[in-house]
Amino acid sequence: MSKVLMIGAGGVATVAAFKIVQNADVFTEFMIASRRKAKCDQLVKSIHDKGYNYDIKTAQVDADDVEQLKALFNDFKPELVVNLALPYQDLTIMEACLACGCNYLDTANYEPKDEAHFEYSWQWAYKEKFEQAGLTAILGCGFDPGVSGIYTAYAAKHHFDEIQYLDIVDCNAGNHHKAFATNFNPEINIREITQKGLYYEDGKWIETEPLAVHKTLTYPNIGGRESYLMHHEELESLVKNYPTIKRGRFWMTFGQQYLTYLDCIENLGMSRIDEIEYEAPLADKPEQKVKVKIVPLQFLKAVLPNPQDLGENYDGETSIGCRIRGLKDGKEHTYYIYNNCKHQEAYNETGMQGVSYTTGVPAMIGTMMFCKGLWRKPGVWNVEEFDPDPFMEQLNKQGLPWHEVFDGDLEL
Ligand SMILES: NC(=O)c1ccc[n+]([C@@H]2O[C@H](COP(=O)([O-])OP(=O)(O)OC[C@H]3O[C@@H](n4cnc5c(N)ncnc54)[C@H](O)[C@@H]3O)[C@@H](O)[C@H]2O)c1
Ligand SMILES: N[C@@H](CCCCN[C@@H](CCC(=O)O)C(=O)O)C(=O)O
Repeated sequence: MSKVLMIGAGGVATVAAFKIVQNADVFTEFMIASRRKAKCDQLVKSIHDKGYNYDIKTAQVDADDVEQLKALFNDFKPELVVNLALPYQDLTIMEACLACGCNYLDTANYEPKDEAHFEYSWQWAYKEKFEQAGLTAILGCGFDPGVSGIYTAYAAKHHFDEIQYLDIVDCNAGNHHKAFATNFNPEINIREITQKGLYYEDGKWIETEPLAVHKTLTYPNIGGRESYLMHHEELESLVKNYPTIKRGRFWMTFGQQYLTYLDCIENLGMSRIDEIEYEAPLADKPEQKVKVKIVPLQFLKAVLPNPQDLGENYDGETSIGCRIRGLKDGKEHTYYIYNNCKHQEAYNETGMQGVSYTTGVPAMIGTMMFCKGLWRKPGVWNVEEFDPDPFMEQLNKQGLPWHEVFDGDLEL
């Protein structure tokens, strides 16, 4: 049996749904539930319009509400719940999974709505409860986190006795031809990027000012791009699971235009996540004003382009990988493993751009790993704690092929 319930119907969920129906031999029953059922139905229609004749159920659920989730889980009885909603919903969905005997998978770690801060402690705290219930929870199964951890596990298994230096490098060299847009949920993305930087060195976490540390790195088929040191969640689990790591860092590229807009957004107060009072006209009596509370960043999301609509005119590609230095048989070696993904190819296949594609495909592969019984063990786990080999094999088959460079210059 492989009965899967996916929560969310956004960009990442759209790609994962396409990939699930392309692997219909593995997934026997599939339901998509989100805050608005109409959005789920629209997604199913887009899948049927592409010629996939697969029966998909849909439902409405508010994933902030554990009771609503429990009612849905008890009704559909999924074996695995795939959380592709927002990081705010991780804990409510995990709670409902425990209450209803469902396994769990997500792509981003929990974040409280009122604090732009992400860390695994909230979800790791569920380890014992999942163990006792005999249920598996797979955390962070997108690209980064996700494939970045699986690449590291693969390197540790096949190429190193000791990983000492790990740099995760994430480049989006695509152009969507908009003045400013984010590639996934703008609220989550802007919260992430405007945080202080953080990296790990010699057993300590070192904080930097936001985007203050940067250097030019060369990406395959792309060339040199300015890359900024950021905090990214997978570093937290990777340095714990690979204690030989002396230094772990994460780099993401940004163009100057993007940074100029980001600076304006922050200076105008539009990245604020606290509530402000606003006098708004009543919908049916515009001459009358009513005081409402709004969160500026949520308002900004409403006026920015929807990341799901960027695909059509998007050109260029992403390049995400791990640059590793360490020891094998007493000798120092370097290793670079990466994937390049073209936005247009992602769009032609799924209607979504490359950033949604690079996240949705690994989410489906993790779902497949669970359903095939290859990644199952009671508890709460990060992806690098499972066997990377069957996942790596699927990356090559499912549209995200990987490439390796041995003993090259890592530039880091
Ligand atoms: N690991 C990675 O590489 C990576 C990269 C990009 C995005 N992500 C994560 O993927 C997830 C989805 O991103 P996206 O770009 O598709 O976002 P999106 O905003 O396009 O989609 C989110 C979906 O969740 C639904 N949703 C939100 N709140 C809900 C609630 N309370 N109840 C039910 N449904 C709710 C929305 O209606 C929407 O359909 C996010 O958690 C994001 O952080 C991970
Ligand atoms: N995998 C990433 C996806 C975000 C890519 C962000 N880069 C920016 C750069 C935009 C630009 O420089 O024009 C983007 O929005 O693509 C993640 O985990 O967060």
